[in-house]
Amino acid sequence: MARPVKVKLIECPRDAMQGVNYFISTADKIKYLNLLLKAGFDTLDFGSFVSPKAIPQLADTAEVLNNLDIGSSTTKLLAIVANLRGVDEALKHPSITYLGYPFSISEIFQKRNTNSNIKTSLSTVEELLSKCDKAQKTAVIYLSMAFGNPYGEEWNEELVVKWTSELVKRGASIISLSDTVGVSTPTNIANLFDGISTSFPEIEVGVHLHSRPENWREKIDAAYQNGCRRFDAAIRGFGGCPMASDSLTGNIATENLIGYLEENNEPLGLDMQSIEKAIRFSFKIFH
Ligand SMILES: CC(C)(COP(=O)([O-])OP(=O)([O-])OC[C@H]1O[C@@H](n2cnc3c(N)ncnc32)[C@H](O)[C@@H]1OP(=O)([O-])[O-])[C@@H](O)C(=O)NCCC(=O)NCCSC(=O)C[C@@](C)(O)CC(=O)[O-]
Repeated sequence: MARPVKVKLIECPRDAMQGVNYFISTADKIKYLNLLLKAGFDTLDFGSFVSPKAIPQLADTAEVLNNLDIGSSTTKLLAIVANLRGVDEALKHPSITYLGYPFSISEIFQKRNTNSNIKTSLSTVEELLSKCDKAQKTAVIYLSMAFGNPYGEEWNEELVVKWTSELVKRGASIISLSDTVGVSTPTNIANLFDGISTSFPEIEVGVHLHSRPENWREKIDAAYQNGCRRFDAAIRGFGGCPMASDSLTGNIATENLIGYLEENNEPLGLDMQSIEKAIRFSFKIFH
């Protein structure tokens, strides 16, 4: 899997919805996702097959999926899984192309997020890769806490390179460097993106950044100027991982990212009318 030449936009309503503390009705999720499926994103990170006790908001992922208008969409579907049971659940759905797994370089976050440690999580990744291979699916490994550690554990760029190398050795072909709680800086984004994509040219590297609204641009710019062409984002910047901390730091807002990429003359092939409809509908579900 080489570096993408064309920009890939990964829209993440799953991330946007997972921490919302009231239940978004299944019907509204379906309507929202169907609007996003018309927009022309490369991938829709639409839901997760995880414990409903951990993430009650997404307990209806299978039902939502069964009601999506995927027939005419060119967008590929990605579901997050956090254990092998979730992998098996996701693999039951032929319409899912990507299974995303949060592999953390922080022991504390791995435990909080998946109730396992890094060693066990690495075995889960091995099984995930093998199961995806057999089912002709692709795993996307999120390298959580890639840009810093909010719990005071060791963090440095060598650690990120070390864990990336372990994942690549096991066959990971897409790795998304994730700033789970929004602590990245333009400097460490630039250094890490450049370092990882240069050291592992055989894989596709993306960024899944969280950011306060005031500094999204410098972070995206640092990734883009260092060759990043795979970006995760969410409409109006909603989101964050409720397993990481009590206060959520949102995603990069899709509409800001689109504006930035258009300024850089990137052909995105998006249907802006559908995106505007999705933005309007988002006011109904995020309040
Ligand atoms: C991984 C577990 C399940 C381990 O949690 P556990 O407690 O060790 O699991 P367990 O096997 O002991 O089971 C506990 C309960 O969960 C159920 N269960 C167990 N597995 C499943 C499953 N697959 N589907 C449905 N139900 C499941 C199981 O049946 C049982 O139910 P009970 O008997 O108590 O009623 C849990 O920790 C979990 O679900 N974590 C959620 C992780 C998650 O969704 N996090 C947010 C997404 S990742 C993210 O946001 C980061 C990312 C991707 O954006 C990148 C970044 O920013 O870093």
